[in-house]
This record gives sequence, C-alpha cells and structure tokens, in this order.
Amino acid sequence: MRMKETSFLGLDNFDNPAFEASPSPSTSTTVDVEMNAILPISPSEPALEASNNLSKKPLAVSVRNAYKSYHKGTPVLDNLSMSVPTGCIYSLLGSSGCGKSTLLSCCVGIGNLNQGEILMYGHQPGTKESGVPGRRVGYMPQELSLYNELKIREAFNFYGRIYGMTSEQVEESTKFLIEFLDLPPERRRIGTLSGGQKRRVSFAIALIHCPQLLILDEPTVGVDPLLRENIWNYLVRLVNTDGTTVIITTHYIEEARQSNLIGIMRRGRLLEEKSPQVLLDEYDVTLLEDIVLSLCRMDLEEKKKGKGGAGVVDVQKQINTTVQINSETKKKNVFQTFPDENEGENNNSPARLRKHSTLNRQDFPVDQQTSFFQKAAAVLIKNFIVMMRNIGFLAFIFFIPALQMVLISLAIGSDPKGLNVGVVNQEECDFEGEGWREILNDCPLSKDQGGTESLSCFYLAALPTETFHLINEKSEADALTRVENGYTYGFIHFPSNFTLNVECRVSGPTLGGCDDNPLAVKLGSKISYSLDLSSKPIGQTMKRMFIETYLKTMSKVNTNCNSSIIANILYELTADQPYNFRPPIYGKDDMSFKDFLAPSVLLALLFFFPLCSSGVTYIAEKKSGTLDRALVAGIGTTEFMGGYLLIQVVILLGQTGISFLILSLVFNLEIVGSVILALTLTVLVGISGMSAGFLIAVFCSDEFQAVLLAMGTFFPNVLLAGVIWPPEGMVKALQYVSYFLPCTWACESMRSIVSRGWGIMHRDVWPGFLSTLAWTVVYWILTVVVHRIKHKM
Ligand SMILES: Nc1ncnc2c1ncn2[C@@H]1O[C@H](COP(=O)(O)OP(=O)(O)OP(=O)(O)O)[C@@H](O)[C@H]1O
Repeated sequence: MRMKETSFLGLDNFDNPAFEASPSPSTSTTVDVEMNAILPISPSEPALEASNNLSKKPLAVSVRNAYKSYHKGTPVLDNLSMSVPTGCIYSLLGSSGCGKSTLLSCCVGIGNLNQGEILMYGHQPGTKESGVPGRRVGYMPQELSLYNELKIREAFNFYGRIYGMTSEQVEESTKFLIEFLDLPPERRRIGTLSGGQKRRVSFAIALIHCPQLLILDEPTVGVDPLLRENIWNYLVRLVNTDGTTVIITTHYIEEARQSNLIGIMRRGRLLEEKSPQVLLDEYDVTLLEDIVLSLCRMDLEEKKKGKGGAGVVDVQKQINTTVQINSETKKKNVFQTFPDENEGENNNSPARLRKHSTLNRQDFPVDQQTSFFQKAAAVLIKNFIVMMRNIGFLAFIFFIPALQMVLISLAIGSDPKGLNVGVVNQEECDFEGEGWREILNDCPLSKDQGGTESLSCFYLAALPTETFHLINEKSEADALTRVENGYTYGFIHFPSNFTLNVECRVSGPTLGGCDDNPLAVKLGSKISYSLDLSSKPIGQTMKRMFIETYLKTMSKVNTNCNSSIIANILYELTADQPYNFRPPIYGKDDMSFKDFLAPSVLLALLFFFPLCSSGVTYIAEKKSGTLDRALVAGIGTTEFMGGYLLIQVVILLGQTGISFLILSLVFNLEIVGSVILALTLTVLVGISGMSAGFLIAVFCSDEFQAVLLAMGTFFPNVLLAGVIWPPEGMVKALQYVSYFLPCTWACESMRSIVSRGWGIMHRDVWPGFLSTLAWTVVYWILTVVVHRIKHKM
C-alpha cells in the first residue's frame, strides 16, 4: 500500500488563513514507501488536542514542493513540503546526508531551490517583508562559522552591531549568555576555545538579539548532557513565553521529545510531520530513536543494494527489529524528559538566569532596518580587529610590495658587472703592471709629453673596471679557446703599431714610419672585438661600453695632448660625428631600464597583491561559513565588501607610501610630475585589483583556485600591459589586446607622470585614471550580480 506523505499534525483541514495561502501538505505527492504492515494506531486525545492548537497558529515557515539538486545530481530535496507554525519547536530528524542542513540554508536564504517555494512569515526569504535575512532570524549553522581571531565579546559586538543593538544591549545579552551557556570569560579569544565551547559561542550568537525565529543546525553537538538539558529548557521557555519559533536539527533523537513538532526526513523527503506523542502513538514505540534508527537502517540497506529512490522496505518490520534491539540494550529512556522550568529552579536554571536579562524582542523590531553604515561599520571594525591580531602578517603585507620593488631594483636594469674579457694586444702596453691606469692622465701620442705612445693602453685603461675584468692573452687562438671554454665573454684585439697606424691614418704618410699601403694602415688602426653574444643583455652592454669608451678616449686624447694638431684631427675624425643629440626633452641620458620598469612594476604589484589578499580573505570567509552567517544576519553584499574595501584601502595606502618612499629615497627614482597624482593612480589601481579579487572570489570555492587564477591573470597583465616592455614593441594584434587589459593605460599614465611630469589633463594621463575607474566599476557590478545570482538575494 502506498501512503500519503506527511499530513500536517495528522490533520487534513486547517481553518487558519496562513495555511490556506499555500497548498495543504496533505494534498502533496505521495512517497514510494511501502508501509505494508503499518496500520497507524489512533493518537491519544491530549496529543491530538495539542496538535489542533498548533494548527491554528499562522505559519512561520512554509516550504512547498521543494526540489534541489547540487550539480544536477541526485536530488537533495525532493518534492519536500514542510509547515512550521509560529511559537513552536520544530525538530528536523533524519539520517546523515538526508538534506536537513540544505533545507535550513534555503529557508534562511543562503541556498536556493531549483523548484518549489519557501515562505518565511508569508514572504519569500530575501524580501524586506519576510525579515529574513535580518534581525527576525537567529541562525546557527552546522559549521562553527566563527572568527577565531576575535574575542568572545568582540564576536557578540560584531553581530550586535549588525542587528542594530546598542552597546548596553549587547553587554546585557553577553552577560546573560556567558552565564547561561557556561562560556569562558568574554575576553578569551575564540581560536583558543575547545570545540564544545566554540559551539556554544556559535549558539549564543544566534540568540544574542532575541530573534523571533531561531534556526539551529545541531546546536547540542559536543555539549554535555546538563547543558543540553538547559538549552532545551531555555528553548521551551522562549517558545512558551516569547512566542519564539525554533527549527532545530539534532542527532540526539530523544531530545526532540521536547519539541512540539517533529519532521522526519529521508532522502530529501519529509516522511512525517507530527507531534512527538502522535508519532510514538502511531508507531507504537516508546522511543523516537526507534523510528529514525529504522529509517537509517533502510538507507544503509538500500545503499548496499544500490537503490536510488525512497525506500521500498517494510518500515514497520524495521521498527520492530529496532525496538527489539533497543529493549535489550536500553531498558530505560536515557534522555530524561526535562523538568518543568517552573518546578524547583536550581541555581543554573535558565529561567532564573533569564531574569538577569531584561532584553526582549520589542527592543529589536523586525521592521526597523539597521542602516547601511552601521552594518558596514560592523564589518570594518571586525576586519580592523582581525587585522591587528595578525600584526606580523600585517607588517608583511605592508612591506611586501616595497620589498619586491627593492628586489626588482637590485636585480633588474643595472649593467652587468665583472665580465671577463681577454685582451690580445700586439702593441706594447703592460696593462697588468702597477699603476698602469695612471696613463689616463697622459697624452698617449707623444713621449715628449710623458705619454705612453700607446693608444691601446690608453683605451684599455679607460674601460670601466666595474664592468670589465681584463685578462691578458698571448694570442688570438688562446683567447678564442678561453671564450669557447666559457672563461671569458670575448676578447679585444689590437694590431701591432696600432697607435702609429691611427696617427698615420689621420695625418697621412707625411708623418714618417707609416706603411705605404693605405689598406694596411686602415687595417692596422682597427680594434677588433670577438664577442660571445649569446646573452643579449651582456652582449649589448659590452658593445655599448666599448663604443662609449672609445669616444671618451678620443675626447681625452684631445684634452690631454693639449689639443695638438694630431689630437685635434683625431678627435674631429672619430669622436665628433656628424650628428648631435641635444639634451633630452624628457628623461635622462643615463636613464636605466630600472627607471622604465619601476613605476609600471609598482602598479602591477599593487594590482596583484590586493587582488590576492581580497580574493583569499573573501574565500576564507565563505569557506568558514562566517560570510553566510553574516548574510543571514542581514549584511548585504555591498555592505560586506564595502567594509572590506575600506580596510584594504588603508593597507593599500600604507603599501603605496612605503613603496614610493623606498623607490625615491633608496633607488633615486625621480618623480618629475605630481607625487599626489602618482600616488592617487597607484591607490586607484590597487582598489581595482582588490575589486578583481572579489570577483575571482565569487567564482572560486577554494583559496588555491583563486591564487592559481590570480597568477594566471598576473603574467598576461604584466607581459601585455607594457609593464616590462612597451606595447609598441609587440605584434600589432597583441597591441589591441593590450589596450583592453586593466593595467595598460594606467602604466602609460604613470610613466607620463613620473618621467615626463604631465598633468591629469594630458591626453596620455587621464585615460589611465578613466580606464582604472571603469574596470573597478565593471568588477563591482559583475561581483554583485554573480553573488546575488548565486545567493538569490
Ligand atoms: N555544496 C554542496 N555541493 C554538493 N553536494 C552537497 C553540498 N552540500 C551538501 N551536499 C550534499 O547534499 C546532501 C545533503 O547534505 P546536508 O548537509 O543537507 O545533509 P544533512 O541531513 O544536514 O546531514 P548531516 O546530518 O550529516 O548534517 C549530502 O549528500 C551532501 O553530500
């Protein structure tokens, strides 16, 4: 025989308009549970009367034909209907994984159904009228969902602020909850508490604002029996005196006797929804556990048989077996029914403790909303405390971009040093002898003037000692072997009579001693370089240095030889070329690659670090459940992220200031234009990076994924945005791609400010600001939209 699913309280008719608003669960679909032997016995009269009273109350929560599956897999909620009247304790029971937490998360609005409807006080969660999320509900998720860095009092303050409580109200509530739940002192940091203590703090947070609706996912796990008893007594009292509605899940089945209604779930369906007594009467058992245990057994058996849908096993048979086992092992109900709260109050009785707190629901009217600024301030203060608790990490975060800049400045852009270069000099010059560099003060062309008469010696002496380490070679063959063996980066060759040939070339054969063959003179006056150019930066440095030194040498010859005729001609011929570089309009003659790199790398770093930090922090909040909890408490996406944004901006200001200070003081980066403009652009780029981090975080469920994604975007951004090489050097197609990257315009703008001194109105400057702002807006819109879609809020 097929049995109708859950008839609410066992009754089919409801006079209450709230029930009429939605289809009666009694008319909902049937479950495929074969109840061969079940012939429910009529419940006792008092049980039925209690059920009748409940059915007259309006519904706090109404779920109709809920269907949900994760990733289009097996349904977690399968056509489930549930009705929770106001002012009652509703216990959701069922085996592990049957969908209890999923159902609760959909009720509070952090999960969403694929089909069906949930109404909270007659309205969909997420609407203002439902009051959920918001101060109407106190939610305790299954995970602890606590900020380990906060002290107990600070955690209470955080949620108190979200609910719009005054500090006196929070104080009063805190005092009561600490005493009632036997919590450690309020100054204890949550991270140092035991698992059970943390769970109690989590429970206390749900209670702090005396909510109208309490949704508690396994609040009594890890709590000792005495305290469990107190908690249940307290819940009963809340229901009886304040009219609070409580939905609770528990695996301590017998606890649920204290509830007014029990919903038994199995595989995403609600099999029963009745008062405990009605259930016990109907199934003719003494323990609720017997009913649930048998359902769990059925699950296990079906899993073994590989069955998918709801059971086809004989429930009554299962229950009978369970009862047999239970009666052998447990002669007595281990979980005593709690004493009435008014009977014999002991010192720890919640009824007595409750008298310490004068707070009540009227202090927090549901229709009064906490303002945006109050909520954002709550997040901001919480973030600030968390940040200050990790002071070492904070210092690291402050200095990390500056440290990276120091590394980059030390490692990139400077000329290579200590390069081994061989010298094959067939002219006389003992350049390894002592004091040979002093010849730089000589005139190499005239012995009369005390010169060496060796232009080669003069040239070698002028080569920068920091860059080159010269090694005397006997022959070109030896020098070549050393290059081939990797000892030297090349060698310089001077032919014999190099100086004479140079003079002959300048003054002609009249000088005397010159070769008659002009070609021989020409060849004899040439310096030859044989170089290892496999390393472009080293090869280019060597070439540049050799030519620059040659030009300098000739200029020195001219000066040192008192502008003798030959020296003059020599200088005219070699050093003074028919072109002229006037002083640079922007930049400097001796500008290094570092000067090009520093401003743009700083921007790239200050985009990347906030991106990672905001992304990872936000994901950590998501994973720990604190984000969901804050959302249920009434924090909106914008308020939550706004609170983060402000704190990140403070960090960003620190990072930017330190980086600029180090760059200009230690590495002499000269900012020609407005420093304020450069700083503003950097901070804007950082905010843009942070916003990109939030966007990444809404897509990723794991920090590792987020960091991988961030790194994946970092390199294209650095490579294509003109950070280390100007876009003009890229192939045309990539240049177009480059214009659509978040840092390209900003980098160009930054260079124009730093090296050219241009202002905001310049056509190369304002696009950097505009594109950064535009990207930030795009990130925020996408983040909020995706977040809302995911949470359906
Ligand atoms: N985010 C998720 N993605 C995929 N599957 C999920 C997700 N959350 C829950 N589930 C699956 O949905 C099913 C129901 O999970 P749920 O947490 O609602 O069960 P439960 O009844 O609360 O279990 P328990 O009593 O052990 O807490 C489980 O099979 C679980 O693996």
